[in-house]
Amino acid sequence: MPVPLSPEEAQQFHASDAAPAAFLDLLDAVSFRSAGAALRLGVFEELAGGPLPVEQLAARTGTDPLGLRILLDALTSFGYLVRADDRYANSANTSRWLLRAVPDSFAPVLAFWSALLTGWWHDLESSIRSGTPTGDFYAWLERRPEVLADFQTMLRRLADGLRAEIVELLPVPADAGSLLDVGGGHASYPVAFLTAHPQLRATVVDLDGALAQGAETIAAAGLTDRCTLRAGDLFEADFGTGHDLALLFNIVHGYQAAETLTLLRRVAAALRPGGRVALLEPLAAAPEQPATGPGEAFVRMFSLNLFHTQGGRAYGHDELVGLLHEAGFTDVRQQVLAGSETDHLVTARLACSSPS
Ligand SMILES: C[S@@+](CC[C@H](N)C(=O)[O-])C[C@H]1O[C@@H](n2cnc3c(N)ncnc32)[C@H](O)[C@@H]1O
Repeated sequence: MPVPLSPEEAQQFHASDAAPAAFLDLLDAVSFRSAGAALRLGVFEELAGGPLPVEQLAARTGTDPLGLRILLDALTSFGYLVRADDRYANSANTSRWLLRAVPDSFAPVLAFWSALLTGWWHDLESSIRSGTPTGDFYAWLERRPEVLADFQTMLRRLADGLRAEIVELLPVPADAGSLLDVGGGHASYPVAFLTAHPQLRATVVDLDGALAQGAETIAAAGLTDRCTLRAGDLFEADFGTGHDLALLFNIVHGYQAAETLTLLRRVAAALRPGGRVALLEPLAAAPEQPATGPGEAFVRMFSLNLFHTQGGRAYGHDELVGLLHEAGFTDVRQQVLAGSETDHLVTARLACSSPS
């Protein structure tokens, strides 16, 4: 948690530059790292039932009592815990956001980013020097089932929160019969579209592991007979043809422009003339409601992470429009979603005759 500052301290660090603000970064980095350790050790979950003395908590979490006490004292100073009479308890903010059973728990998000920043960002300089990512993000995830589960939970929750608005914003003509979801793994979006439009069928393309979760989502919604799951690489898999609408949600930011153009052309080839593509992306620059404050900082951090771990980045609006035009799309529109500070929906129509 950000280290709490008195008005005098804020004046020193931020307003007058009398003290190095980087010292606060150092403390916040340790706070973030300590919270990730507490999550993985089960500290917050064990304290969900009420305050505990350190010896009891150490026995329950299988940790060294002295090491745990030092960690708990650090977490107390950062605001994750409170301490009274030698017992430690979750702070109100920790109880509200970091317990796994809370419906909109932040725990999967914190756990995912903690694993990524502590496990991979150690060599950030290498990708900045070389211009290439220092690993394969999805292979890295596959080797870490717990991190992969947190990643998928985070994505599915985001999708569950945005899908009603997106279905509302993307009208589907009454005669439209086919939806393509490119990299739609968890299948939350196709389920929303198929539920809203009973005439529609869907094809979801993704890697095998991601589709396992999608198959469960689709079966739970009773939509198995209207949805085809196609396992394969997005640059090689058969997308089919004649689709009315293609979703490309949170995909192109994993790639640089040349690969994005290839993907957009593959999508164009899979659509009927006049069909539409919809992209969901955090944009680095956008004419309508650009992100500010923490939203802006998140997009910049996200873009850096994409470059380092996938070789991608957050696109600017104009660049994306240029790539869509190059791939044969017209009538590009962009809007930020009411349900998100940073996610933009960008839609475009396939020109009836594509460029050669
Ligand atoms: C960031 S997630 C987005 C998921 C979903 N579209 C959404 O917006 O919530 C990217 C998805 O693309 C899939 N993916 C990434 N690279 C892929 C590749 N080369 N071939 C197939 N699927 C890929 C991942 O498995 C993952 O499900």
